[in-house]
Amino acid sequence: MAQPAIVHKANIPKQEPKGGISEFSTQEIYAELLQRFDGDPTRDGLLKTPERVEKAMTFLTKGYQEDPTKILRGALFDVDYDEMVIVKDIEMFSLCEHHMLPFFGRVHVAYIPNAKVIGLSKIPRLIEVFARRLQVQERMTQQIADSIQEAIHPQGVGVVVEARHLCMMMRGVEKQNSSTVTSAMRGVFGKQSTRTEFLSLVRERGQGAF
Ligand SMILES: Nc1nc2c(ncn2[C@@H]2O[C@H](COP(=O)(O)OP(=O)(O)OP(=O)(O)O)[C@@H](O)[C@H]2O)c(=O)[nH]1
Ligand SMILES: [Zn+2]
Repeated sequence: MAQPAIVHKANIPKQEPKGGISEFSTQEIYAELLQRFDGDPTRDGLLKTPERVEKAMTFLTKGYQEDPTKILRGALFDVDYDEMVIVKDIEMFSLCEHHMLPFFGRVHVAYIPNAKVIGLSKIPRLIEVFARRLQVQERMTQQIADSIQEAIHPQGVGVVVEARHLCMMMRGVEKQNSSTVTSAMRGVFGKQSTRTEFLSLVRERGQGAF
């Protein structure tokens, strides 16, 4: 039986990568995958799917093109404040690098300034830079903490990520209720009292002005 043209064209495993990039377009590769997993990439619902997936994957991995230092350096302010600043419950969506399935949850970031504060919106933007890549939760947590530490040399930084991994929910071990918590503590956040203050402020819910 004749193979669809795309299968001949995008026989991916046999291609020698040229500078790391195969000669096939991203859409050709996705069409090949649709052929393999669905069997009929020409049916109505799948016709534009390679194009849609390319757009989606370009968005979901856009963090590789972004420079965390540039984002933070753009909004640093000299402010005489040396208490803890916490931006918490920042939603995060990423892709696990093992299965390319989403993991998602919340990030809490705290730091104690050392003459400079960061524009608040830049903290969620920084998280986007590292979340929009193929990731493991532990590395992403550390990257967020380290980039703040390097950019403003605060007295310390703490980052906690709480996430659920679809690779553990919709396949594999199929556990629906577990979540993974990771943390990175730098500078004074290594001290028990600072860490405890951060974690207890993160745990406070539904209090204060809102
Ligand atoms: N530490 C860590 N592990 C992750 C993360 N995301 C996915 N994983 C794990 O990566 C591991 C990959 O294990 P493998 O045995 O190679 O893959 P697998 O056969 O698909 O494993 P199962 O998921 O157990 O079916 C799994 O245990 C996943 O749960 C993450 O962010 N951090
Ligand atoms: Zn996974």
